[in-house]
Amino acid sequence: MATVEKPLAAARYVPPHPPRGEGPVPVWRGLIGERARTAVYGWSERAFETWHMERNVLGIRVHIPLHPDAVQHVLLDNAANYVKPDMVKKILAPTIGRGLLSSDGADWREQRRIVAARFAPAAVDTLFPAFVGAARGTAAHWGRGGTIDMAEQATATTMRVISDSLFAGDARLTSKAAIDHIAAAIDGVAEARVQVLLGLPLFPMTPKGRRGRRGQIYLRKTLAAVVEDRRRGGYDDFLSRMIEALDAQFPPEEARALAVDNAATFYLAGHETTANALAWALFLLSEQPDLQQAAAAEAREALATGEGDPGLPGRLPLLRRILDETLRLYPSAPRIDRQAVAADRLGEHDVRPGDIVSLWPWLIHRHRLLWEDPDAFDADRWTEARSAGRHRFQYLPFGGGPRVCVGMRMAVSEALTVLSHWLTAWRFAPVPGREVRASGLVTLRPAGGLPLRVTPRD
Ligand code: HEM
Repeated sequence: MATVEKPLAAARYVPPHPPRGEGPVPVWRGLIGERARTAVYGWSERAFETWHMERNVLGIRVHIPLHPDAVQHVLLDNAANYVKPDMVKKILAPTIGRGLLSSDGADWREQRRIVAARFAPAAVDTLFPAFVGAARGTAAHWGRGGTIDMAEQATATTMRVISDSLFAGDARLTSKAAIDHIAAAIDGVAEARVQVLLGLPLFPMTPKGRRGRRGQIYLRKTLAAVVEDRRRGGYDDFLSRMIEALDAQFPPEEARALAVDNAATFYLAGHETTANALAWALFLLSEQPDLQQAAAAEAREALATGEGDPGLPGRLPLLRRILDETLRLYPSAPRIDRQAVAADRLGEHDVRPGDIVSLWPWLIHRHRLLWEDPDAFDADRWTEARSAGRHRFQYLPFGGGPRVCVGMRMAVSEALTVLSHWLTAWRFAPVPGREVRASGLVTLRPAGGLPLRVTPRD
């Protein structure tokens, strides 16, 4: 159902961002300290107003194009020339192997074809009850409210959704152990990244690295067991159908490995990113009570019109603008890397075979020449009138081109459904004196969780 857009006159709010120096940051700063742990830390002012940067990272040439035309060239126009970098594959291999996210060429195409139907609009609509069930299930534990870590709650919710919608509600994927091991595996990436950059073997050296390795092993073992159960029969879920399709398409050994790789890929890519989007949206709303009130009123009306109707997200235009703006300011994936296969040109810049091309939603989404008042939260920049004339590739929370996030529709629908249920019944306020910072290398999370004061709405 089409809903009339009502722009909201809101006070200007600028969420805090990492400090920005004047000049370029030395490359070594990416190997130790906060910048090695947090992708969005340590950028200079210049990075938000130039069109192209180039670095030499330990002998590897890295291009950082910031002009949307160049982004479009890499992700769409000449996408075949830009593959997932060997380095990224090496870092991700122990966790997600060569599944959809980390493969290229014919292997990628075949896997994408196999899963695409599950994420078409009509198929995503069938997941709606899973979104509602998870949103309600999580909130059922909030009692009379209090200070609650909403990053943790968001993760528990999206994990439940992914388990219910793709893995027949397998309880092994939503256990406390699973949550802890995944968090450790993600944290361990920082150490693996430095080792791969230095050409060292992947060997956990610090307690964090060791916890990360244990997390990866737990994850792979659990998913291998989940896959084996499907092979024995008696299931009819996304995973069992994917296993059948892989068996029909790939040699037996490869099909076996790809089944676990993709189970891990969908389990991780399908919940962590959405959980971060939910957490950042709640943070931004907690800081803007009037906007939160307006979103809650919209949600209440939309739910009253048809709570069990998968058309619900379409009746939440304000919340949709809030989500779009959340993903602009806090893109769950702050960087998207590619490696050039053959020589090419990006605008005036030569690209050599093997060069890395790093696309940075974090920088492009806050670029001064692309956005008005880029660091400020402004949901109304997403009204139709103000979106007119905007370049398609200046906003890429879900990537773009043939490798655009396959779960995009699901993520948006899920996030809007969960937020509308929570906002209708609860009010979220900041914990006084607590600063919220972004952290993370692969995905952008609130550092140390997101405790908020949660109280029932009357
Ligand atoms: C707010 C939530 C989400 C965000 C911000 C997000 C972001 C992204 C981005 C930026 C990419 C492109 C990476 C690249 O080009 O290198 C991507 C790819 C992918 N996403 Fe998502 N994602 C989200 C939710 C989901 C969900 C719910 C699923 C599945 C259930 C999913 C599964 C995948 C997969 C499998 C790929 C790889 C696609 C391919 O290479 O063909 N994502 N996602």
